[in-house]
Amino acid sequence: MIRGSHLLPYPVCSHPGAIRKLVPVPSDWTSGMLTLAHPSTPCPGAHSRLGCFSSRRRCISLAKSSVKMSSFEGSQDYADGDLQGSKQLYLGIDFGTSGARYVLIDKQGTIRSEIKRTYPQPLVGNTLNWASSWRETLFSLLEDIPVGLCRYIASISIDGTSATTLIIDSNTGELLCRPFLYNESLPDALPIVTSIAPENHTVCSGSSTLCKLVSWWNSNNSNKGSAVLMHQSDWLLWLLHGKFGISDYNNALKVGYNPETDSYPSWLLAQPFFYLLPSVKAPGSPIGCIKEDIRLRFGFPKGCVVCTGTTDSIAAFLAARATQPGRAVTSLGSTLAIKLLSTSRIEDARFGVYSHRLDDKWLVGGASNTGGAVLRQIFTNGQLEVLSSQIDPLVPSPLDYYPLPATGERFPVADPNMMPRLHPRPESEVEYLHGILESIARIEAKGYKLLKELGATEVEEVFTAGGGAKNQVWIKIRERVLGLPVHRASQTEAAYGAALLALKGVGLQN
Ligand SMILES: Nc1ncnc2c1ncn2[C@@H]1O[C@H](COP(=O)(O)OP(=O)(O)O)[C@@H](O)[C@H]1O
Ligand SMILES: O=C(CO)[C@H](O)[C@H](O)COP(=O)(O)O
Repeated sequence: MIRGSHLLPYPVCSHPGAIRKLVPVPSDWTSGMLTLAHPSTPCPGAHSRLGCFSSRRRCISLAKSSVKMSSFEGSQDYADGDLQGSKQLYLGIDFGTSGARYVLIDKQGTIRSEIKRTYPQPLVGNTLNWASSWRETLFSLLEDIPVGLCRYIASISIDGTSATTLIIDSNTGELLCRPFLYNESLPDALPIVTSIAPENHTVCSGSSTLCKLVSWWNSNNSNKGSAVLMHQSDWLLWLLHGKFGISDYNNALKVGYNPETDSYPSWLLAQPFFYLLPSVKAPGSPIGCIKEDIRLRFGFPKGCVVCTGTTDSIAAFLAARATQPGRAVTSLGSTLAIKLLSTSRIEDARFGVYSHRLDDKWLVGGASNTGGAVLRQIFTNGQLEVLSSQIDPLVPSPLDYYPLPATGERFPVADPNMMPRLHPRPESEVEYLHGILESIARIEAKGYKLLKELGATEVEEVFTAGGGAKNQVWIKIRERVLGLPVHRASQTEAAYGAALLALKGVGLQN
C-alpha cells in the first residue's frame, strides 16, 4: 500500500506521451517510495489508484537516472491556486555523494513532496563530467516537482558536499577546469598552504578548498583575471539566480573564511588569488529572485527567492533539529560525517577536526572517508537489510577493519596515504557485514572521543542521518560501541535541512 496514494487534484496533462504512470517500486527500494515508469508507458484509460502526474514537455528518462518519489500529503489544500502566506512552500535540495534529492515543506515543516535521483554518468572521454551530471540532476529534480505545487514555492536553498570546488570564468560562466571533489586530496598545494596559514588551521589539509584553489592557481596561466571560485552548492544556486561568487560561511570554511569574525583573514587576503574568493553570507540568506527564464519554465511564482545554502552534513544536522550542546548528528551517507553542538570552538588539521558556526554555537566535527561508499562496493541495499537482520547487535564482532573505499582518510586520522583494511574476510557474509558495521562504529566512537580530548562539549546523545540511519541493527551496534543513546533523526535527509534554510530565507526577506 503506498502511503497517501490518491489522485492528485491538479490537471493531468492531455498529451498521453507526457503522462507518467506510477508503478510500485521493485522490492529493494524503500517502501512507500514510488518509481516512475518510463514515460512511453501509456497510462491506462481509467487512472490507476496510484494516480497519474501531469508533466512538462520533458519526461523522466529512467535510463539516465533512477528516481524515487514519495506520495504527497494533503495536496488537496493546494488545489485552488491562491498563494497565501500560509500556503507557501519551501524547497530544499541536497546534492550528496551518490545522488541528489529534494524536499518540499510548508510553513509547519510538513513534507509536501520529495524525490531522490541518482546521478547520471555522462562521460567526457573516460572521465565523468560531474558538473554536467549535477546540472542535469538539478533541472530534472525541478521537472519532477508536481506542477500544482511549483506555483507555491516561495524560496529555494541547496546544500552540497563540502570542499567540492569549481573554478568558473565570470565572463562566460564556463568552468575553467574539472570540479575538485570533496574528498580529493591535492598534496602538491599543501606545503604552500601550510606556509601561509596558521599552524594546524582547517585549510591545512590536502582536501581543503584552499589546497584546490592553490593547486589550480599554480598550474594554470589562462583566464585567471576573470576566474571566480564557487563551491558545489554555490554553483548550483548560481544556475538559478545568476549572480557570481556568493557563498555561505559553512561552505567557505575550508577555503579559509573565519566565521567567528565573519571575514577572510589578512593572511588570505594578502594572497595573489584573493580576488577569486566568493562573498560570504549566513546560510539561508536571500541572494535574489530566481532567473525569469527558469521561473517561467518551471512555473515558480514571481518573487521566488534563492537563498544561500550550506554543506550536506550541516544540512543533515539542521534536519535533525538538535538544539542543545552535547547533542550530535552522525551522517551515515557515503561518508561518515559527525557534528557535535559545542559551546567551544576547536580546530586541528592534524586530526581533520574543524568547527562550523551555527548561529552562536559551534558544530565541531570532521568527515571520515569510511561509511556507505564502502558498503555499496560490497553489498546492495537489499543485501544490507537481509544480512543486517541476522546480526545480533549486542554481541561484539572480533573482526577489526578500517573500511575505506580507497586510499586516504580525513578524520579522525588525517592521512591521505591510509590504506583500506577489510581482511580477513570470513566465510559468513553476515559476520563480514557485522565486522564492517562495528569497525565503522569504532571509527565514529574514536571521532567523538577525540573531540572531547580537544576540548569540545562532551557528547550526550547521537542522532543519525543519511542512508545508514534506516539500519536499526547498526544503531544498536553503535549504541553499544559509543556507550551513548543513539537514535534515528526525525528527519534523516539533508534536503530537509536545506528546506529549513529556504524557510529561514523568506523570514529574513520579510
Ligand atoms: N540498510 C542499510 N544499512 C546501512 N547502510 C545503508 C543501508 N541502505 C543504504 N545504505 C547506505 O546509504 C548510503 C547512501 O546514503 P545517502 O545518505 O543517500 O548517501 P550520500 O548522500 O552520501 O550520497 C549508501 O552508501 C548505502 O550503502
Ligand atoms: O563527506 C562529505 C561528503 O558527504 C563532506 O566532506 C561533508 O560535508 C563533511 O564536510 P563538512 O563537515 O564541512 O560538512
